[in-house]
Amino acid sequence: MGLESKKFEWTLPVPNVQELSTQQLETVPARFVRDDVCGVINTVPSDDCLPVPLIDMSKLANPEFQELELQKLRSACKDWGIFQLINHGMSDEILRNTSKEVLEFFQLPLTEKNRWKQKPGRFEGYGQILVASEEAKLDWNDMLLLTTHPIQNRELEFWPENPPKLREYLDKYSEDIKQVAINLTRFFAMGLAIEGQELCEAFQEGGFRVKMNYYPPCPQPEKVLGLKQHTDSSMFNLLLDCSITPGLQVLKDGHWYFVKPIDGAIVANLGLFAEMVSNGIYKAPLHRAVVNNSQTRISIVTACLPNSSFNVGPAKELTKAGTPPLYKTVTVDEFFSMFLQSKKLGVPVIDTLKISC
Ligand SMILES: O=C(O)CCC(=O)C(=O)O
Ligand SMILES: [Fe+2]
Repeated sequence: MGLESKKFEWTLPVPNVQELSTQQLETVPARFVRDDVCGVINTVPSDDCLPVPLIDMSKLANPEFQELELQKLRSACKDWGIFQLINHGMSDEILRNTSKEVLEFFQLPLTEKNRWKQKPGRFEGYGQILVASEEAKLDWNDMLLLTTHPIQNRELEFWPENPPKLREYLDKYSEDIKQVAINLTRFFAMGLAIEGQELCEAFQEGGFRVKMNYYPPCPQPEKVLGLKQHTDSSMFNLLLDCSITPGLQVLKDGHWYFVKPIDGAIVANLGLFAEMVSNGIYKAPLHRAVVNNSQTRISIVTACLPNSSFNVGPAKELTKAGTPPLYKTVTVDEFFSMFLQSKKLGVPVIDTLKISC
């Protein structure tokens, strides 16, 4: 079933951020102001940033270079939990046109975009991230969220028909990104020396959700977050950054590092399922999005999940030889029930899945 088909009785309405940003405000409304943006954790200036590792998928697939590239993949997963994928097999044409169609959608008047607005208590459509209370701080972000796979789970009432080619491009984009996810899963398993076949098969019928994030300019960017810090509830999230201005940041060794957009690359970050399967060898990294006062930023993020009845937990090869499992094994559906429960209680879902030794 997955998160998308669950109902949220406790969602509250949130202002449209793109509209707010056109109001020439000098200060942002209090619900957006956070006191933890800079906090004790420093942000490494974008120009001084260590580059996030670059992984070449064509080398992973080529016997001549595979071992070396697998080593790079292992280090990237261990040291960062996030990396940029190049030569991933998706055409520039699809990436460029999908970005263009998504931008055109967000540029439509609000009344037009609202034809595909989220419905009360529903997860998909155009709107904002779910909030559970009036006190909750808001993100400087609007989004369009759609389930793309399994195809029979698509809720087409939320798929915009304007611009006219958006549906067609989202359909192609999501087919191709699914293939990238399956290939990446295969190499991820190879890198950990675990059986990959079952895992890859679980992605053939897997759940894929695409979230198109729109971050308009903000009059007080240092006081807000485009997206608050979080880990992803997926195996991987695959992100296409449609802008040249960096906005995505990842937490590493106590510092926030920018992930600078590279033309044609896809940013892959490990989600909590990857942490569980690897028995904690890899960690799902905390990441967030920051905004600026002059440029709009758009990202297209695909959450990649195995099928809903698949058992997610430490791989058996990694729990042999006296190494106990550090996480429970649960189905994808059970994970999301626990996720909703833990969200209500305000605890990280991963804490409820850890086995204390
Ligand atoms: O837009 C970004 O840079 C971050 C998006 C993200 O982390 C998410 O949608 O889960
Ligand atoms: Fe994320």
